[in-house]
Amino acid sequence: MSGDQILGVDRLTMRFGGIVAVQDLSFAAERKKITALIGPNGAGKTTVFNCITGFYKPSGGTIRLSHDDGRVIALERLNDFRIAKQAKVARTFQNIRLFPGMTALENLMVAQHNALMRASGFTLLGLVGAPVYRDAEKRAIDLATDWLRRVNLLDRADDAAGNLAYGDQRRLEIARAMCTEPALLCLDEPAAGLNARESAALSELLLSIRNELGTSILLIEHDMSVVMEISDHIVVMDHGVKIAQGSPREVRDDPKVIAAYLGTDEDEAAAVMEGGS
Ligand SMILES: Nc1ncnc2c1ncn2[C@@H]1O[C@H](COP(=O)(O)OP(=O)(O)OP(=O)(O)O)[C@@H](O)[C@H]1O
Repeated sequence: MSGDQILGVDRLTMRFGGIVAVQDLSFAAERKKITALIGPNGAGKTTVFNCITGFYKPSGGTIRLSHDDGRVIALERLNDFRIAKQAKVARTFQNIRLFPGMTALENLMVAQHNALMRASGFTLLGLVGAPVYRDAEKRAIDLATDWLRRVNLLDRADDAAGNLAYGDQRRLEIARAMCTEPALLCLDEPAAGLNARESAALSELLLSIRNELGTSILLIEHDMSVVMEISDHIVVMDHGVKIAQGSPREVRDDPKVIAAYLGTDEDEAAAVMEGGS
C-alpha cells in the first residue's frame, strides 16, 4: 500500500451460496479524501461495506487499513467490534440506527462509551471517583457539544433523537460516528430521503469533515448531486465487479458507466450524466 492510501481492497470476493455479490474487486481509498462507491441497485456496494466493516467475512481477498503511524491492519481477519475499536473505522447505515428514546446529546455520549470505560479502568471506583475519569467525561461532553454545534443541533441537545426531523437524524448519525474519532468514516447512502436543501447541507458537512479534520471518507451514495460535488475519487460497480473509476468528470463521461445505469433505471442514468454539471 502506498503511504497516501488509508484503505486497500484487493481481489475482494463475497459469495452467498450460489450468488457472487462481489467478485475480484480491487480499489484504494486515499487518506484525507472522499471516495465514493456508486453503481446501480444490486451492484454489490453494501456488501463491500459489510466486508470492510466486519459484518461479513469475505469469501476471498484482503482489506488493509493503514494508520497514520504506519500500522497496517488486516480488516478481513477482525470482527465488527474490533474493526470499530482497533482499526477505528466508523460507519452509518442505510436505515437510521440512533437510539430514538435517548436525547441527541446522549446518543453522542454513548458513542464514546469505550473511551469512558477505558478511563474508568473498568472499575466502579474509577467511574465514581477517579480524576482521570472525570477528565475523560468532560472531554466526552466537550466533543459531543462540538459535534452538536457542527451539525447545527446544539439547540436540540436535550430532545429525543426520535423526535428530530429526518434530515437532522441523518446528520446526528454522522456526528455520532465522528465522536468515535475514526480514521475512516464509512457512510451508506447518507443522502437517502433528504430534500435538496438537506442534501446541500450534507455535502457541506462532509466537505468540512475532510477539509477541517482530515478524516478519510468512503461513501455509498445514489444522489449524484452529492457524489459529483464532493468526491475526490469514484469507484463504479456493476454486477459485483468494478467497471470504472476516476474523478467525477471521468466517471460521468465514461460510456461503460452510462451503459450500466441505462440498463437499469432511466432516472438514475440521467442523474449520472447530469450530476455535478
Ligand atoms: N446476505 C445476503 N444473502 C444473499 N444475497 C445477498 C446478501 N446480501 C446481498 N446479497 C445479494 O448481493 C447482491 C448485491 O447486493 P448489495 O446490497 O450489496 O447491492 P447494492 O449495490 O448495495 O444495492 P443497493 O444500491 O440497492 O443498496 C444482490 O444480488 C443481493 O441480493
